Amino acid sequence: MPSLVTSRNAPASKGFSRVNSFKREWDDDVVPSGGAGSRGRPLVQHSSQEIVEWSPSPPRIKQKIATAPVPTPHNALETAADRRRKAILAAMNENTASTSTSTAGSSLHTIASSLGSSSRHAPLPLFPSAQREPPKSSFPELPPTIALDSKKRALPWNADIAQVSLMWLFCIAHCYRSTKAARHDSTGSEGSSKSSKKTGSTSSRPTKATISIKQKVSLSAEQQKVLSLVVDEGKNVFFTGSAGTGKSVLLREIIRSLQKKFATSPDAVAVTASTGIAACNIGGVTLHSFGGVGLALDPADKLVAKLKKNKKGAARWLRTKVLIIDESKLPHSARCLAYLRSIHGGC
Ligand SMILES: Nc1ncnc2c1ncn2[C@@H]1O[C@H](COP(=O)(O)OP(=O)(O)OP(=O)(O)O)[C@@H](O)[C@H]1O
Repeated sequence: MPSLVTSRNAPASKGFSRVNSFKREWDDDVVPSGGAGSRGRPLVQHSSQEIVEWSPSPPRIKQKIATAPVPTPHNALETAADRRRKAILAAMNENTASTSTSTAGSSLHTIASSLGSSSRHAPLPLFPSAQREPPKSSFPELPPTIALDSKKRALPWNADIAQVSLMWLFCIAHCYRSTKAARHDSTGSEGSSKSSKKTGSTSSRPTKATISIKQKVSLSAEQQKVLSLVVDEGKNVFFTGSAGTGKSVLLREIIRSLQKKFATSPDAVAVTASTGIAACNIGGVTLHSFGGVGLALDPADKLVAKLKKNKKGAARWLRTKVLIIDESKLPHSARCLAYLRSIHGGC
């Protein structure tokens, strides 16, 4: 129960000061709401207090928010969904009316009627039957999809056969041109190196490196003596040594010097080895391959008789002035020398 007690007439013994203050008492079931008032109840009148009547506030009534009237000619209870649908249809109607103004009105009216029949309310006509032009709407205009259709990208599956063929021809020509350019680049680099070799330019680094390695070889006195015995004096020489003493280096120098000496007859120097790997190391062939008599296990006279039947092998033996055998074993070398003497004596 609200009651407003002022302190003007209240005695000091009741606990009120002389300041303009007031005491307000509330019941449990009454909700204070400031100046708006509360549900009214009879005010309690105290004998020594001034009673001020408290008028209850009027009951709250739920009021509907006043909305702007929608300019619908036939249905005043149009909802937001209906208005949205109507705006969309109006925009569609505007776009189609630009292309076919004669048939757009009737078709859209049919669409609007069908859409309106599915709504909760009565069917919404797009526009009055007497008015064939669609109403102007504030809905933003849709992009001109029909106009963009003419500017659509021509896809290969939509193009005709001639266009597709031209496109494939262009692709093939492009690939061929790229491959040819890459091949020209690779051969061009080789050609430039070849031309640089011919002109002797400084860009041919491999040639310079090879020459520099060859120029570093300087034979020792022993190597020079063996080289002189073989090349200058034409002696049959058997030289050996431990690993890494320079046998292969000396042999390559002997071959080079002999090839220079017998430059007019390239088959005069036969470079062979007992094994294939050793033959590859000095750029020659195996001794058995050079002999032309198989494994050469028979005596020398039988091998000579066998060689006479092999005219190609016999001619190779007769053209040979110097026979070089690398990695040779002494028994093989001795038998080979005997065989060589037999060949030269028999032929
Ligand atoms: N006269 C030389 N001038 C420069 N380097 C040399 C000379 N003689 C030998 N060498 C170097 O010594 C090393 C061994 O030489 P090489 O391979 O000829 O020895 P080798 O006797 O043939 O060895 P292996 O019996 O194992 O084949 C090589 O690196 C070689 O370049």
